Amino acid sequence: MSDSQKPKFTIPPPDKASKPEMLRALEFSMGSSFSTSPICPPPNPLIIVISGPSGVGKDAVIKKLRQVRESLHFVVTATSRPTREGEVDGKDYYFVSEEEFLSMVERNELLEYALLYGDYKGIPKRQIREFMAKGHDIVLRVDVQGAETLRKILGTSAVFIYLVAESELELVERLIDRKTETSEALLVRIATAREEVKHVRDFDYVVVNGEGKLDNAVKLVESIIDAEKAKVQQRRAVI
Ligand SMILES: Nc1ncnc2c1ncn2[C@@H]1O[C@H](COP(=O)(O)OP(=O)(O)OP(=O)(O)O)[C@@H](O)[C@H]1O
Repeated sequence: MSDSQKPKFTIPPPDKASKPEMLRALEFSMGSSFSTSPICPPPNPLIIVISGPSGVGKDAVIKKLRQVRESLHFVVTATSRPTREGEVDGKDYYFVSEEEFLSMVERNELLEYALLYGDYKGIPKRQIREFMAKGHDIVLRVDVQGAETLRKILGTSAVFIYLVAESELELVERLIDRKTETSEALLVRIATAREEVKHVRDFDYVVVNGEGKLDNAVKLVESIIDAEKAKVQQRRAVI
């Protein structure tokens, strides 16, 4: 049967037909039924690296982000440093002895590790694999040195966010107020922060954590995550 011989099927005017009738008529005209499958596949699990100088507010931002984004998995870092007041083992960090830490390194269980201010800190790989397999986005909290190592390992497969204070003075005041460092340790942290700010170019995003404006910083981090999830060319991290 040629096209001209095919029975003509007219689509009723929308105000004259019910929605099911309209759908049936449109499907008939298109030659196939309308698919209910999602037009875009679900976004890949994302690895978000949050970094910045000591005292800028990485923990504070992450604590807040944890409250507003329950679907994120915040990797618990292993550390050989002593527990600070109020910190909980397995929640804030995995507090391990130096010997235990070094045996984790030997067993290749850490994605990245570093000796920082006399203490070891490292990221356990297993946690990342487990949660990514379940479709969770992963948040890693690392110092600037750690972020640089992660960039070498993960390249552009992860998103790197650099937190900054509004000014150097503000950062120093925050460190003084925290009262967790000796005067010597304070000096080391401040000198390191001065060097580290030069590395901001190696990151994908910079977020200002201004004094008293923690909520703004958290909102911006959330927006970055949302935008990354909407990217056409998705990052694909493999650990
Ligand atoms: N936007 C903000 N305004 C005021 N104070 C803040 C803000 N963000 C964080 N702080 C405070 O600054 C201090 C340092 O923050 P935090 O411990 O989160 O820094 P950090 O980057 O995790 O430091 P470190 O790398 O040394 O662990 C804390 O006392 C925290 O409560």
